[in-house]
Amino acid sequence: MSRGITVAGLEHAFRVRGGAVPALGPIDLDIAAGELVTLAGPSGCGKTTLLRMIAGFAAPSQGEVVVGDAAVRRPGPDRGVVFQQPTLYPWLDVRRNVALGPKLRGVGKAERLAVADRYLALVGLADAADRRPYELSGGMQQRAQIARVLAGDPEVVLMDEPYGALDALTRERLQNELLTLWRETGKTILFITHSVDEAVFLGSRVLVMSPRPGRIVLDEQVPFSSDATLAPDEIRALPTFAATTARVRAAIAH
Ligand SMILES: Nc1ncnc2c1ncn2[C@@H]1O[C@H](COP(=O)(O)OP(=O)(O)OP(=O)(O)O)[C@@H](O)[C@H]1O
Repeated sequence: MSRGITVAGLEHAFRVRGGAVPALGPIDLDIAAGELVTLAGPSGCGKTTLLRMIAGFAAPSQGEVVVGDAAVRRPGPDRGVVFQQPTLYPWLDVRRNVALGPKLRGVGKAERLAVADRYLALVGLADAADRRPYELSGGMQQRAQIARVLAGDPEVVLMDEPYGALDALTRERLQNELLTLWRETGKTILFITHSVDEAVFLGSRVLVMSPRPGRIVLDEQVPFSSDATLAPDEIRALPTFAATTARVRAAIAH
């Protein structure tokens, strides 16, 4: 199941010595179930702060976040979070790392290992299931983390610059895979990135935030995103891809 996200009148100020620094908002945002929304913007504009409020890691100063029909008060299994640095347990093999979420929910052993194998196959790691995380490359660890999050069957997947630490080729390969994964699972995804090309390639909709306080200054549907017949290289070569990235770059520079 996939659910949408509603952000209403969201504001956040960090308390510092001598007062409060407004970091975010107000932000009003509706993300429909099944959208893959990418969020770009200069460093420090509040992208991570917004994601943390949706994840329930921090409470807003004003406004609220609703996922599905429930107001967010704390982290929950309906929201899976993928971080820049993979969070895998080194003492568990990859299959058991992925099966951990279902295990904590009380799913029986045979079923949870089957779920883990299904998601490992989906991210191209079927052959690495018996390895420990430290025996994997950075890209493989990130794939394993994505499989782990998906195995929890979250309604919403929140990804905070997940490919930022990867080399360019691996990054492109994982972008291609994520697009396929999104088309296959229909999950609602919010994906933060510093890369304009990544934002436009992946997003069915691209948001740009401006800093101090963080606000959404561009919100644009990506016209070619719905065309599943386009291969990744064809998408990157489209004139509309270049035109969209130019608009996103201009909004970030503004
Ligand atoms: N704990 C904190 N206390 C005070 N200010 C903070 C705190 N955390 C973040 N900030 C400030 O809030 C603003 C938004 O930070 P945030 O990490 O959300 O930005 P970001 O867009 O995700 O940045 P980056 O792209 O560099 O990761 C920044 O100006 C930052 O300095």
